[in-house]
Amino acid sequence: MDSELASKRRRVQRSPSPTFKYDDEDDSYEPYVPVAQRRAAKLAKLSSFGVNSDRQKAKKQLEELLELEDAEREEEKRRERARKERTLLVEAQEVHSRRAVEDAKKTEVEKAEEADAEILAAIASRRKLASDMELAKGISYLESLKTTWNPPKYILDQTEEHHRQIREKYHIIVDGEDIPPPIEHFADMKIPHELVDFFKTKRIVTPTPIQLQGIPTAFAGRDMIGIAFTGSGKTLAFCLPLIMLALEEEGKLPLIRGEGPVGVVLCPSRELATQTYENVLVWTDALAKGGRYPQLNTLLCIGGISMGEQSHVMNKGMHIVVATPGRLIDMLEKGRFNFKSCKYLCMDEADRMIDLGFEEDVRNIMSFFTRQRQTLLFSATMPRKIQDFAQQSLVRPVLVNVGRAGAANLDVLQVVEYVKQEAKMVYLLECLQKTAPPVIVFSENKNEVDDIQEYLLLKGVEAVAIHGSKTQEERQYAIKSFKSGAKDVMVASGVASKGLDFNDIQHVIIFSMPKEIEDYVHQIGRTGRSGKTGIATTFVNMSTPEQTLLDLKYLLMEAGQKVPPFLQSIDDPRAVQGGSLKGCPVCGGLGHAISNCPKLEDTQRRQMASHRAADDGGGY
Ligand SMILES: Nc1ncnc2c1ncn2[C@@H]1O[C@H](COP(=O)(O)OP(=O)(O)OP(=O)(O)O)[C@@H](O)[C@H]1O
Repeated sequence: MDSELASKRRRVQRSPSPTFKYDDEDDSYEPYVPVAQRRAAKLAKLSSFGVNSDRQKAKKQLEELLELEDAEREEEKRRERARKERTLLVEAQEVHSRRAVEDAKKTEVEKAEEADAEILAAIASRRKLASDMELAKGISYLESLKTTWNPPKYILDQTEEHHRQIREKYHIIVDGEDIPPPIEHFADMKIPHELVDFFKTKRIVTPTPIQLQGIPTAFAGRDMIGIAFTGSGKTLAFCLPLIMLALEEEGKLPLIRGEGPVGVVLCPSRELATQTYENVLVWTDALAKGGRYPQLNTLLCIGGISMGEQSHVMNKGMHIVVATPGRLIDMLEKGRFNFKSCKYLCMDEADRMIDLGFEEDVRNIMSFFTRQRQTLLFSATMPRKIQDFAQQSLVRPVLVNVGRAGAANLDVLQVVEYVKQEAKMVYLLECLQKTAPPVIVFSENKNEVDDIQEYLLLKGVEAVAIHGSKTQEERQYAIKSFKSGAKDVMVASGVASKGLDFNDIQHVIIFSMPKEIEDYVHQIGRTGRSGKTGIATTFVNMSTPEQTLLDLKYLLMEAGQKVPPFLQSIDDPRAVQGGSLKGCPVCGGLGHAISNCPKLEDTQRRQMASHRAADDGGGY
């Protein structure tokens, strides 16, 4: 027991005496007597018992002393803690009130812009568009693919200023390093005359702006993003370079069974893939007809058709594949063909391919490439978010942009009418009188598409219908009979609109306005193609979201179209606050900021739906 006491004493003596700082801000301060001082007092008291005092008494006194010291130390610690906590609390309150003052200084617009930037940063963190193998191995190419093509010498000799003037003349905006020169005539592009002559028979005489800059860019082997109005000839701009590449490969060493393809074109819907395939067939046939060039083989690879019917193509060397993602992945996984000699990947309606559910499919497809490829992305709409994302995924990309991405085709006369829900069907009949056929009627809802067709048939109008729940035969029948002119009206769900090129559509009637303005741009774009003019009539009413109406209002203003009074009266909250009216980087809509973007909201829902439809061959 004695030795225990001794050690306790040693402990007590070794303890440093607490230093005390007076805190004059602390109202709860109580005068404090330092431990050393108290201990001295205690010891003085203890010593008054005398040396002969009872040992037990002394021991008790000493224990009391030690207890007292312990309690004092605890109290000191508590005070220290309280002091620190108070300081943190005060600091937090100060920061908070500083922020409140700063926030109060910010306008609503600045706050909204900050919120938008945060959302944009969050979605910008998506994975690069490259195959998993490339990502895993950290493979990234620094140089574009080399090709043997060169512009004619007289064009090479022209100054950069001259090229700039040509671009300016055609409203072409470019971005990138060492951009190939624009070429204003097909004859100067070093295309076989068989093709140039054939184009003439189809009234394709001079290249459109996207073609005159896009074709030389693709011929030079450059990755590119091509953005141009609906109906401006993008299909030719990305198919012609692939045809020339295939021709060159075939010329070097003819492909035999099991070899190829040299390049692939990906489309988001079966109908668009079929249309592109038919174009490629016509152009490659025209090329071979002259007898100077070999016949190139093209495969259509989409869901809903029997691939067996094309065994004659697959039994030969295959040059070009036009595909929807689901069926293409299926064929590659089954080893029906491979991408060992594939050098060219083009995505049509690329923003849809990347944005709305096919992103993983695209990565999967890329993983089948075993060598560097040339990658091209084309669309009429390409919001900044997709452009940025695509640009970081391509090799020294060239951006070729004709007009604002997402702007409406100026050859379409846009009419917007306020029509009550219950009056729409009757008014539709009236609208059909405005022009001669063919007319396309769009609705966002499959049931409504069926209802409209039924109503029109009842009224004696020759109408066909197309939407995602129709069988492949029904879809093909609808397109064929409408294209051939056997049917006057095609009623379609919105998704059927992308990229389809029907002859001379006179009038597009949008029965229900799509929430996303990009869809509207694609839908009205079925008319006013290849330099012809057309009309688009759109029904809106109370059920159309105000934000969609604002997007529409700005789009009409941008295109110099008449803005009806009910649209004019809608105020933009951003304009009222004096904020910037930049387009939404997610959907390109001009009437809202990213935080109110309807597309952002819908993306997840659509992605899930498209995953469910993945084995549907990538159709809509
Ligand atoms: N240089 C040209 N001169 C005249 N017509 C052309 C030219 N190039 C293509 N065309 C025609 O223009 C029409 C529209 O072309 P295409 O379908 O390629 O447009 P697009 O830009 O892909 O449209 P969308 O964005 O709607 O898919 C086609 O019928 C095509 O034959």
